[in-house]
This record gives sequence, structure tokens and C-alpha cells, in this order.
Amino acid sequence: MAGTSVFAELVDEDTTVFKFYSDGEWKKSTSGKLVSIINPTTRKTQYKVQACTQEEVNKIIEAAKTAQKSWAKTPLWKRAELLHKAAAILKEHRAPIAECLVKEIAKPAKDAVTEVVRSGDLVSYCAEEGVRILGEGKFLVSDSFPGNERTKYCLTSKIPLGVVLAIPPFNYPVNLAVSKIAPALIAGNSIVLKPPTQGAVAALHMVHCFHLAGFPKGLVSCVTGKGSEIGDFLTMHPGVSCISFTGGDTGIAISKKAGMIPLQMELGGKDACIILEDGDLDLAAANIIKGGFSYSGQRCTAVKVILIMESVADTLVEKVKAKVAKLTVGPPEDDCDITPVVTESSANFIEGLVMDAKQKGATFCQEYKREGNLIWPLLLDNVRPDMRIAWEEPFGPVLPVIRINSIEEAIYHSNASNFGLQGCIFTRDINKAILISDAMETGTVQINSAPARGPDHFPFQGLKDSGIGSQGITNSINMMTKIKSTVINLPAPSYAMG
Ligand SMILES: NC(=O)C1=CN([C@@H]2O[C@H](COP(=O)(O)OP(=O)(O)OC[C@H]3O[C@@H](n4cnc5c(N)ncnc54)[C@H](OP(=O)(O)O)[C@@H]3O)[C@@H](O)[C@H]2O)C=CC1
Ligand SMILES: O=C(O)[C@H](O)COP(=O)(O)O
Repeated sequence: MAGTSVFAELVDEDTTVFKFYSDGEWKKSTSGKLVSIINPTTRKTQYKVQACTQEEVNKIIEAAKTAQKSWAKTPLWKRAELLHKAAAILKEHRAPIAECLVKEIAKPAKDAVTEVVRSGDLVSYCAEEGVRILGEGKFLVSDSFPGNERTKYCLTSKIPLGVVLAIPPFNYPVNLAVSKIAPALIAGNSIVLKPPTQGAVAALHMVHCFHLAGFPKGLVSCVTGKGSEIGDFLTMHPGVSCISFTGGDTGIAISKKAGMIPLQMELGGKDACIILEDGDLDLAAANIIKGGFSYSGQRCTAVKVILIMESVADTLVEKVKAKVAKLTVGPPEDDCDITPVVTESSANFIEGLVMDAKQKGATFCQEYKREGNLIWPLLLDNVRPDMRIAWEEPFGPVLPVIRINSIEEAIYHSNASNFGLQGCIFTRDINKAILISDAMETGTVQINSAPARGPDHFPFQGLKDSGIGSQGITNSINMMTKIKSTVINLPAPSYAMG
């Protein structure tokens, strides 16, 4: 159970009130204020977390700055060793952490366990990748640039940035937290985590695994509280040297307010699934179900619009409809495919998109049904560009189908979006696939499979409003370092063996 056994020190007087993590200790905030986490399924308060004060944030950042200085002098292999230890502890305690994910964000039970295991694997991979790429630098000689003799040797290495602020979203509160924490730590940075409110307790449990692994005091901290209240103070804090954020439009606002520091932003998406006449329609239908409806469509990489050639549209829609009918709908504890969406306001937003489509004449392939936060999976056919669902991301189990008559039309629609995260193409013609991929303004294009972030060492990036920079283990480690050069100036040209 959450907050019990090794996690007992996280809880306050009752097992639903959780402390925050500062200077290697679990603490109650002096604010005396708590933030409630509502269970999306029961719509009742499940847990409460501390609303940290600005003073507490100041202390955390000061401690993080101090801890980082000694951490940067800790041998790389020792940093990796601690990360491997944290990964093992995380995996060992996957059950109580997954239980938090089920209660806080209604993630289906099996997927919740997968998130924790995937996170442990990510931390270990990061440790291994870090010792390789951070163990190498460059050696340059001056005479390759015109006008120079070989009188200068330039040695470059990757050095840490300082304090990294990590802000993950509700849909992967553990995995998208460690995908920022592990690269930051292996690269010699300290980390301040501000978890999403929905998912904060799972994140606190994950942080405790780093505590149990024995990381130095102050190196890893976790501030809780509503992003709308404590967010600006954190993101504009002069002690923060880098922000790694995943979430919605909030990221655009942060990028305008943050100082002159490196930013890693992974924001929303409207990933198109383009299906050509020669595409394998069974494969496409299976990927539409997995891509569009897993975790009830609450993934940035979810298939969010189907662009299908008119000549094969009826067949494809029938295949998808048949599979939608088989999706199970209900509580996450029962491991249903479709579970309640994260908040009531999300459910209302999704309903607004559905009603707009209804009013403007979309074809409902299923009856629209909602109970509380639970929305039954819905395929909307014959969606037109004047409908909001054609452009906006529902972050829910509702999927629009737009019928197209040419490849150009598909590319035009995909590129007209303000987002540019991923897209996918179903065709047996690899030449067409490559041409379409090249024309699509997205960070990644998948050929004959649904969009996805993983495997987690692949580069992951969004263009346009979908983000800044690139994630993936290697890119994140590099992003959380800067280059330092030392130039050795020789009194006379010197050529090895020359
Ligand atoms: N590209 C990607 O990889 C992903 C993108 N997303 C996108 O995120 C959205 C849904 O996720 P959601 O969690 O609701 O996104 P939000 O942008 O609302 O929240 C993301 C994080 O930012 C915090 N936050 C809120 N306000 C501020 C602020 N002013 N300053 C700093 N931090 C703040 C939130 O905390 P709190 O919870 O306390 O408000 C949360 O931890 C969708 O649009 C989706 O597309 C989601 C997942 C991955
Ligand atoms: O933010 C998201 O929703 C995730 O980065 C998507 O990850 P996934 O493709 O592994 O679900």
C-alpha cells in the first residue's frame, strides 16, 4: 500500500497526507496548506500533498547548488553505480508505486506496473550511456583551419549545468520524471523535481527510491504544490540552470518567462495517421486502436487524427469500429482498456469537442456515453476542417477520421497543425513513405506503426508548438551539459611522429 513499509516516512499523521523532500529529509510545509489529489475514478480525495512555500523552494535550491558542487567531483562510475542502485530499488517497489498511479491518474493496473519497470530500465540505461558519452571528449588541432600551424591543441569535455528543474506531466508522473532526473544526475547536475499534482504521490515514492539508494543530501529534492501557484517562482528562480518540462501550453508560457538557460520542452501533439490505398488496413486498424485509445488517449504521442484515402475509408472505419467494440471500459483496478480521464475539467473539455463535432455534422460510429470522468471510446467519421476536433487534442478516447483524396491533402492537413510531434504512415510503398515522411513537419514519422516515444534511447522531439530540443536518453544527457575547452598553446608547431 502507498505510504507503508519502506515508504512510511513519507506520510504525515495519516496515510493519505504526504510530505515533501528537501535536504535528504521528508518534511511538512510551514505553509500549513495541503493540495488534494482527486481520484479520477471515485472523484473523491485520495491523497493530500504539501503546498510548499517560496522560502522552502529557496532552501531547496540553495542546498541543490551546494550538493551539485561535490557531486560534479564524484567519479562518473560512482554516479552510475548509485543510479543502478536506484533503478533496482524502483523496480523492487513497483507494486506500491503502481498502486499510486492507479489511484491518482487512473492508469490501468498493468500499464502502471509497466511505467515503473520502464522507468527503472531507463535509469539503468542512462547510467550506462552516461559513462560512455561523458567519458569521452574531443581533441582538436589548430592546423585544420586556414592560416594556422599545429601550435594549438584543444581539449573539450562535457561539464554539468548546475541545478536542473524537472517538471513532468500527469500522464507519466514517474517515467517522465526519471527521464529528466537520471540524465541530469549522471551528467553531474543536481535536480529539483516539481511533480504534477495528479501523480505527485507516485512521484514522491519514486523519489524515495533515490533516497534509499543513498544519493547525497540536497542533490535530489521534490517540491509539491499547484503548478499555478508555485510554478512561476520555480521556473524564474535565478538558481535554476536548466528546465526540462513536459506538458501542455504551460511550456510555451514558461519558455517566454525563463531566463537565459537551456530549455527542454516536450509539449502537445496532434499526431496524424495517414493511410494510403495500398496500406495494410488490418495493421493500420490495430495500430489506431493501440495508438489512439491506450491510456484512454492521454498520451502526447496518441494518434489524434486519422487521414484516410476515401477509396478505402469505409473498410478501414469498419475494421476500427469492430475493434472499438471490444475495448473494455471501467475502473483502472480492473485493468480496463478505457479508464476515467484524469479530471472532471478534462472530461468536460473532451465533451465540448464531441458536441461541437455533433453540431457540425460528424458521423458518430458509436453512441456518445459518459459517466463522471469515464468517457466511452468514440470514433468520429466524416470530420471536416471546420470542426474543433480536426485540430485540437482531446487528450481523451475520441478519435476523428478525415477522409482525403490525395497524398498532398494528407500532408497539407498534417502540416497545417500548430503541433509537430509525430505522425505515421501506412503504405506498402517505401518510396512513397519516405517522400511523405520528408514532407511532414513533425519531429518523428513512424512508417507502418503508431507514434510512440520509445524505445527510450531513441531521439524524441517536437517541432513548432510541440517543443524545444530533443529528448531520448543520449540527447537528454548531452542537453544537460555544456562544453568546456582547454587550449594548449605550443611555442612552435608540433606534429606527432613528424
Ligand atoms: N510532448 C510530450 O511529451 C507530452 C505532452 N503532454 C501534453 O501535456 C498536456 C496534458 O498534461 P498536463 O499535465 O495537464 O499538462 P500541464 O501543462 O497542465 O502540466 C504539466 C506540468 O506543469 C506544471 N505546471 C502547471 N502550471 C505551471 C506553471 N505556471 N509553471 C510551472 N509548472 C506548471 C503542472 O503542475 P500541476 O499538475 O500542479 O498543475 C505539471 O507538473 C497535453 O496538452 C499533452 O499533449 C503530456 C505528456 C507528454
Ligand atoms: O508524453 C507522453 O504522452 C509520452 O511521452 C508518450 O510516451 P509513449 O509514446 O511511450 O506513450
